[in-house]
Amino acid sequence: MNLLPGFAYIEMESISNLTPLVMKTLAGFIAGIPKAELHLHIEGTLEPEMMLALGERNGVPLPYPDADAAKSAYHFSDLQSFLDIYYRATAVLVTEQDFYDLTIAYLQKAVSRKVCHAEIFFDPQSHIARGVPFETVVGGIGQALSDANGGLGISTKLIMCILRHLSEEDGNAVLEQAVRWKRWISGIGLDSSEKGNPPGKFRELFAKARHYGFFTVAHAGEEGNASSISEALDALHVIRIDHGVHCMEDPVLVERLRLDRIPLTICPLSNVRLNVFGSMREHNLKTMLDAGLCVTINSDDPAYFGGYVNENYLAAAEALNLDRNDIIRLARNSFEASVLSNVQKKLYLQKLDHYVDSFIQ
Ligand code: HPA
Ligand SMILES: [Zn+2]
Repeated sequence: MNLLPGFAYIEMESISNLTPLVMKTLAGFIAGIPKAELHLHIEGTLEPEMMLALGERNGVPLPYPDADAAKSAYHFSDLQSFLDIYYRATAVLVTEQDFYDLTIAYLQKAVSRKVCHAEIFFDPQSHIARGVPFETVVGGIGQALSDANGGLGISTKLIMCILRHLSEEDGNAVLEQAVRWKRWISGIGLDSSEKGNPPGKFRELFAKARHYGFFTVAHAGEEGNASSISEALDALHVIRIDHGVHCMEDPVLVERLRLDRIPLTICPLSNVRLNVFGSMREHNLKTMLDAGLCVTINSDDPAYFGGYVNENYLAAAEALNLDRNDIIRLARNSFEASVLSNVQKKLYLQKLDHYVDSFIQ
């Protein structure tokens, strides 16, 4: 497939282009360390420039005259105020080519940041509601993932998220469609407005998803409290919790997460932009890491929250005084927390060890 002009060659600099001085800094270390990204909404990678270009390509009017105007409208007080803007922007995604271009642009950025493996969310219900067929969405995203595997050398898994503000019946309808696309969709997730939509609302849907052979994950404990995390584990039997930062309120839950090595996909810039924490210095990522939890760093919706995965590592490292050992732990956790096979995990971990060894010499 052809790419949208102007979006094919974004930031493809590699670690080999960094000067020795930059390599020695923590920023340089973060830039080059092999890592996996496990919490990334593909619709949240829609940069304002691409949004405007696609709006023009598809004749979809936008309330922003230019990219700067869009960026300055991105003020969020909480999750809901973000979701309102985020779902509205998806109106420019209409054709299979649009979804392909969006996905390839993210994968190029990921590769340039040394993401070797990405587990990517998408929200089909938000597109179907606008009249875009399921096949158009999955066809474009899936083809890009498949092309990138050979062309860019990044491995991926695709996770279909159920919108929790909609009914279980609505979610069941997309689950039935996903079964026919199992060659590209591996997991089922749960996202959107946490308040008023507890995990238990989707108990049966998640049981069916597991029966169909999908792995399952859920956003929980982002704005909801620790009980929302326990409920996601007990009612939905998810293998991983997205966000989960409110777990620290419940010591029994923390012990369970630690002993069972249940991974948490933390998104530091997202948490600060959505006021889950008042500032990055108040983020509990380091406390969670020190408590022995399997925490990982991810970008969530990078086009809206001010940075991709490395920018998230760096913002957290600077505010929380993370050292190289913390960064290595986080990168190791990212592979451990993935759904890759043990053989694939071992290969990526060897690559990581090789990188770390090359720094020590
Ligand atoms: O951080 C998030 N939380 C819930 N739903 C979402 N959809 C995109 N990003 C998010
Ligand atoms: Zn998310």
